[in-house]
Amino acid sequence: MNLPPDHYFVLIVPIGIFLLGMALFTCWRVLRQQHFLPWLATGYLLPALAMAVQSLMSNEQLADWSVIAAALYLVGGWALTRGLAMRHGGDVSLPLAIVIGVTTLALLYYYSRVEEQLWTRAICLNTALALMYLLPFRSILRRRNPGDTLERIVRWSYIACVGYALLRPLLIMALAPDYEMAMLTRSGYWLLTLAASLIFSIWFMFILLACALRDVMRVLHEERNRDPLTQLINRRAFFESAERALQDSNLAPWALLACDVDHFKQVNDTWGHTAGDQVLQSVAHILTEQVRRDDLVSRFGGEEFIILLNRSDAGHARSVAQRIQSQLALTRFSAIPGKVTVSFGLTLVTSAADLAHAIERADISLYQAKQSGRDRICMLPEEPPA
Ligand SMILES: Nc1nc2c(ncn2[C@@H]2O[C@H](COP(=O)(O)OP(=O)(O)OP(=O)(O)O)[C@@H](O)[C@H]2O)c(=O)[nH]1
Repeated sequence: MNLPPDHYFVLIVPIGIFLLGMALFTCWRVLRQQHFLPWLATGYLLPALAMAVQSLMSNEQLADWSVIAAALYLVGGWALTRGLAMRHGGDVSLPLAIVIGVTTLALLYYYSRVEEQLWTRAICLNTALALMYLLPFRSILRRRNPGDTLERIVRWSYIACVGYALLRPLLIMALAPDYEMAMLTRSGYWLLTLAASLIFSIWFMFILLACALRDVMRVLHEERNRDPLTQLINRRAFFESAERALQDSNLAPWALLACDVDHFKQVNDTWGHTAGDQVLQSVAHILTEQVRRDDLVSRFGGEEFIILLNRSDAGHARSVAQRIQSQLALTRFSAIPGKVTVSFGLTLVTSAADLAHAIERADISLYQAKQSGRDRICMLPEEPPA
């Protein structure tokens, strides 16, 4: 290829996009959970390859290679849109993508081999890519409320990208008559196309990686704080949330319930561990249903649950515990034939500093409830002043 040395400079853009694709691919290898990332990576790598090869070609060579280069762009575009749709829990129609792809390749073949028309080829390819980018439109925009700021940025960036893709064929149509040049890939038009591709590629990669990282952090946070069996918060998360709640005077006074399933060992021994697990899940569900949204229900371990009730005195806490008992009495468990009962230890909590002691008091009361026959609510006669 007989190109001036400075022309190789334009390779910076495809090489940059290729590296972004590799970065997406590496992120997928590291994070593993984000299955849309390899599709996005392919959507960067293939067009970067086509762009690099085209940047070094003369107009005649462009005509010879137009179908292959277009195939790389189209498959890349499809992979990109598939990745975006997957990211939003949807998919893109493969038959539609094939129709767009095959029609475009046939047109490109015609306008390169039968009737050589450079600009018509550019219009065809850009129109096809714009249509391809429209495929995940419904998946991305179907949610009325896109969630947090990052999701809104993804949505608007996608709309901008589709807008630009739709505008490009029109721009070419407007420019083409006055813009015949001997060498397309050395034109201002080509540089502008490269620059726009690079800007969109960097921007999209930046926000999509931010989303992927945010999603992974969310999963890690959930795994750190939640009990996988019941989906209730665990002991660690309970202490963190309870300390925050106990420092908020708007939520005072507070009551604490220690709740333990009665004769749970028998459930396991008679009906098996899986049945025991299902009972724990049902109990957890009932506990959550019977408290308010800002109360805390946690699984402290085994078959013991701790509940922190905000804006609650002993009377209110007792009525919550009774509601739970009544609900349990009405519940038919699919895993076991009989009924399940629970015992409660009740105490009041005066402050964050009192939390550990309150749990001890509730445990002592719970022990008393167990000793005095189970299926009851006990409270120590001497509670700290509210
Ligand atoms: N299925 C299941 N069982 C669990 C889990 N965690 C702890 N257990 C069982 O819970 C049972 C607790 O038994 P115990 O502490 O003797 O208490 P209990 O039989 O409920 O008796 P009381 O509390 O005195 O009424 C043990 O058999 C544990 O193996 C779990 O995640 N799933």
